[in-house]
Amino acid sequence: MEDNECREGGKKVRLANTPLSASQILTCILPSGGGDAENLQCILRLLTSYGGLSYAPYVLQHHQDAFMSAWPLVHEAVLDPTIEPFVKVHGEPAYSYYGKMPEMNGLMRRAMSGVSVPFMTSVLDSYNGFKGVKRLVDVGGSAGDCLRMILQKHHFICEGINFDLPEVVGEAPSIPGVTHIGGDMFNSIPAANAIFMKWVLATWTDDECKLIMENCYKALLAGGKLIACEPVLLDDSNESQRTRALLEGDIFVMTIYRAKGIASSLSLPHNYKLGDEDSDQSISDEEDFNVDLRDNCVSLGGPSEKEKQISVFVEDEVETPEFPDEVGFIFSPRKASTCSSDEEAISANEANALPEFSRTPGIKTFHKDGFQDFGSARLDGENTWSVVSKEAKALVHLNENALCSSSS
Ligand SMILES: C[S@@+](CC[C@H](N)C(=O)[O-])C[C@H]1O[C@@H](n2cnc3c(N)ncnc32)[C@H](O)[C@@H]1O
Repeated sequence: MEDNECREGGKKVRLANTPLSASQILTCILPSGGGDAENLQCILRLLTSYGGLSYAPYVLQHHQDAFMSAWPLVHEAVLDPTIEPFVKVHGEPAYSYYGKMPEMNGLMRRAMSGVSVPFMTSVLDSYNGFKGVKRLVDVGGSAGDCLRMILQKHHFICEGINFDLPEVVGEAPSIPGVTHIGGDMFNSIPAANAIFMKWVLATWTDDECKLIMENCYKALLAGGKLIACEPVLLDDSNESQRTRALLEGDIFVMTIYRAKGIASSLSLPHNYKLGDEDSDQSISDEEDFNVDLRDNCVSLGGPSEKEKQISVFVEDEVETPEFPDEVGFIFSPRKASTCSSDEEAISANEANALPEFSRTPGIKTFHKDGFQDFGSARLDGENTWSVVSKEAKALVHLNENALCSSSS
């Protein structure tokens, strides 16, 4: 008799609320016998590898009919790259397709929670770049799990805004300290003194990434900071599981979304390499920073914003452990590394200048014009931008599974 069984009137009875072994589960699924308990055990082990969370929604999400039907057209991405295989099959891009199907959207949210929570646990263990942030927006934040974890760890962040498509935040759970705002990052983004963005840029083309980042720049208050957390293929990519996971993710994105590939560390800004602690390069006003994302990964503003000072340098006040394989990058202004001075915090007046919905808990539809006005008011030349190699090192303590999921 097994530990979770007892005898009742001579009959073997299973005790309630006790763990079942794989073979016991198998006898429930296949009462007439058969099946392979060892293989079932493998699946269960994977599904439980995220603690209380489940990896299952992620697996299910990637194997939905809508995705599977795009795979036979993967070669089309080579023959005609103007339309991604998903659109060729379904006639519209993946996110608008999800938007019409509440169950797909729900699955996407659960899939993201399942993979992002363990990922963020690693990030928050070592990354200190949220120091001094008062108002933080997570662009493309899905159900808000990343923001919830950031706020739970950093109590100095007064307000978190989870910004995603209206149909996504419309079903997101309520989270203390977090306001869900629905909108379109291609129109505008709620104002904040830091923007967090994870696994968003990787699914868009270079031109689209430029638009998103321009809107981030407009939304940032003086001294603002953008923390972008995206997969990056290192120069010395090899045959490791990590590299393969990244390359597979790349094909997934190519088939389902529209990006033209994950960034490689070669495409980071001038003279900048992940982990290069000696890099301390400033790009002055005269230098052309409005470059192709593929060449440089950063393109901020159009010609009218050229007068702004844009800097690339190494931040030296961030304590970070050493990680051999970096796969993330961050754009960050040095000024915002601490938020102790009054002008770096959001003043009462600035808070009042924000559209009303950003201060009201609950779900609001994003009003493009209000934010555009506010955002452009902040284009005062005070923002400086940098790429922070030490922060990047800290950000990217990723486990292999998290990497696999980076392109969902
Ligand atoms: C790969 S998911 C990443 C989710 C979350 N950042 C994470 O890491 O768990 C990309 C997110 O971007 C959102 N998104 C897509 N298009 C958007 C748009 N135009 N404006 C705002 N969010 C968008 C999606 O709804 C989705 O939640």
